[in-house]
Amino acid sequence: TVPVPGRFLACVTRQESADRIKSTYGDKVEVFLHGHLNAVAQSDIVVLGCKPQLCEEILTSKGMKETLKGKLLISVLAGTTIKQIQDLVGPETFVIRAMPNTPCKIRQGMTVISFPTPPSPSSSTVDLAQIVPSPSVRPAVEWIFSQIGRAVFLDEKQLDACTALSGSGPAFVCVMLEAMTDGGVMMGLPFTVAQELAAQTMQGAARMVLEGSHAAQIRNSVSTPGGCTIGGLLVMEDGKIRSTIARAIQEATNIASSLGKKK
Ligand SMILES: NC(=O)C1=CN([C@@H]2O[C@H](COP(=O)(O)OP(=O)(O)OC[C@H]3O[C@@H](n4cnc5c(N)ncnc54)[C@H](OP(=O)(O)O)[C@@H]3O)[C@@H](O)[C@H]2O)C=CC1
Ligand SMILES: O=C(O)[C@@H]1CCC=N1
Repeated sequence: TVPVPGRFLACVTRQESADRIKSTYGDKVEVFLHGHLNAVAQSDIVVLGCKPQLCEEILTSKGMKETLKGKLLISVLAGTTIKQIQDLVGPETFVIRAMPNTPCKIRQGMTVISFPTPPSPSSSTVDLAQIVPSPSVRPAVEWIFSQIGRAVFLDEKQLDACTALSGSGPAFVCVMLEAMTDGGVMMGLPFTVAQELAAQTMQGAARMVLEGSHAAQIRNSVSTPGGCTIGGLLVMEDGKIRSTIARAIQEATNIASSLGKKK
């Protein structure tokens, strides 16, 4: 059986955030203003969700290292490695990373989860018992992130690329969605109609891919010979849309890889 969370505590610093959480989740979530230690002490699983540059300040705050001992710490911070966090909290806290994205808000998220690479059995420097989690950790983590969308496990070295692709991805997709909406408005559609058509078309095509179709196959099947689609596609190719979007992922990956180093 998978141990699933039954109690949820949120710790923030601003009253407006506390109010927002309360109005969203009511009494399902207990909100702590500034009370990190109190919230962490009452938790078995701690999700760290501050900006990367606040990581060290929070994890080295008075009493935090001791309070985190024996707990599972899930960091969603971009670009901040498990090792960086482990060095701050010590070996008695089990640290993993997760890279979710904003569609998690409507349980349609994409989360990539990374566990620490266990040291080689020959290494004498660490106590393996302190690194290897109890057997229930992985299923519990998979359960948590499967409640808010899809979840996959990947090696940490791929997490910067995942941060760029699925973490930042909703922003990139929305640029495309806005552009398609603009095209509809330019051709006389009311904004709300154009936006709905663009969003549902994007969702539908994406769902076809998730159900097994290949994107190129869909593109070809829509492109009627001598029809309108191929005309639009060639204008997109003239605008280097493929390389532009791919380079955006490349740039975001490069930036993600440096976020953990910013103070
Ligand atoms: N935005 C996204 O789509 C994604 C973000 N991430 C990662 O999530 C993290 C947060 O990003 P984002 O949500 O955009 O940033 P925000 O600034 O919106 O959220 C940061 C949160 O951390 C809280 N916080 C800051 N300092 C403290 C503290 N000392 N104690 C307790 N809580 C604190 C803030 O509380 P308060 O509001 O009260 O100030 C706020 O709720 C980043 O590391 C980012 O890389 C990962 C995936 C996707
Ligand atoms: O832009 C950022 O740094 C964060 C991480 C992924 C999405 N937002």
